[in-house]
Parts: sequence; C-alpha cells; structure tokens
Amino acid sequence: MSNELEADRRTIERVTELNALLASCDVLVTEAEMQAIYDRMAQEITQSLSERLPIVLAVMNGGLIVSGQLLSRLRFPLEVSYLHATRYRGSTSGGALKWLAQPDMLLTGRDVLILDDILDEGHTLKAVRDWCEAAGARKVWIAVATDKLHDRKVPNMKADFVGLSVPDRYIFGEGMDYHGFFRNVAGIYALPESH
Ligand SMILES: O=P(O)(O)OC[C@H]1O[C@H](OP(=O)(O)OP(=O)(O)O)[C@H](O)[C@@H]1O
Ligand SMILES: Nc1nc2[nH]cnc2c(=O)[nH]1
Repeated sequence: MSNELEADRRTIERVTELNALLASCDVLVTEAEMQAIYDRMAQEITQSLSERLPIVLAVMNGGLIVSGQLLSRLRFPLEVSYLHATRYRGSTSGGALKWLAQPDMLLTGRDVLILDDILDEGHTLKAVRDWCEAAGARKVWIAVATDKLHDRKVPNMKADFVGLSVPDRYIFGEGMDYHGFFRNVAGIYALPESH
C-alpha cells in the first residue's frame, strides 16, 4: 500500500474510533441546557460588570467556546483579548502550568473578567488570577462553564460565575478536549467510568 493510502486508512480508522468513543460516552448536559446556562451566566455577569468597562480575557484553548457563547450575550462596552496557559496539554491529568501567551493589554486599574471552560483543581485559574493582580488589575472576576466537585481544589480558589457543577470525572465538549478532540462538541460529555 502506498504511504498516502496507508495514511488515509489510519485517518479513517481514527475517525471511526473517535465516533464510537463519543457514542459510548455519558451525556451530562445537553446543548439546549448549555444555552440556558450561558443565558443565565450572561445575566449575572451583566449585573456585576455592565458599568465597569471590563477587559475580558479568554483562556485558550478551553475558553474559546465559552467566550464566544458569553461574549455575544454581553450587551455592554468591554474589551476582549486572550491568554494561553495550559497544564494538561492533551492529557487527561494535569502537570506543570506552561504559559504560551500572556495578555497583551494594560490591565492597570481595570476590572478583568477571565473566561474558561472548567475550574478543576484551580491551579490554572489561580496562576492567571495572580498574574492579572500582579499586572495591576483593580479586580479579577472569574467565569467558568463548569466547576468540578472534589476536595482537591487550590485553597481559596472559587469562580464568581459558574455555569454548573460537574462530577469528578473527565469531561469534554463546550471547549474541553479529549486528547485534543471534541472541543467542538455541543453539550458536556463524560468518558465511560470503565475507560
Ligand atoms: O483547574 P485546573 O486543574 O488547573 O484545570 C483547568 C484547566 O485545564 C484546562 O486547560 P488545559 O491545561 O487542558 O489546556 P487547554 O485549555 O488548552 O485544554 C481547562 O481549560 C482549564 O484552563
Ligand atoms: N477536557 C477536560 N479538561 C480538563 N481540565 C481540567 N479538568 C478537565 C476535564 O475534566 N476535562
């Protein structure tokens, strides 16, 4: 078989495997439920920040979908940028935090709203919050689509706006990945307990 045909065969095999895995996962939250959750979060954020001219920072990559969903629901003046900090890097368990891009805006004296997909142990968002505070932010607000329930949280790490609490399982969808895939899946899924 030519190299090209062999590569095509492997790609098709991978697609089939991923589709089968997705079909075997538990749906924790549907797409429609997520839309209602984003509506409610946007209302809460609006109540707190509509007169604060905030800088909104998306935490890449996981915060991409949540940011798109929330930003278009926020009908008040704000600025948008991003940062990229990662500690899972395609794995299902966390390691050391690596900064790939720091915010490129002057945060001094500003209200800063951080948007991310999940508060799990909290190392990522604690480092991001500390960075923004050290950069002179007046107040750092944190909004996450999901907050994982367990007792391994970094002390004093809480989000100001939470979509919903999720069980202590590896989840994906709504920006969260499974080995780099499924960030684009609408709704929240969990790997089967046996996986
Ligand atoms: O609370 P923690 O235990 O620190 O985990 C939460 C972080 O983990 C994920 O990022 P990840 O490192 O997987 O990078 P990604 O956003 O590129 O997926 C997620 O997007 C959060 O930022
Ligand atoms: N995709 C995904 N990323 C995470 N980062 C921290 N916890 C999780 C999780 O449960 N799923």
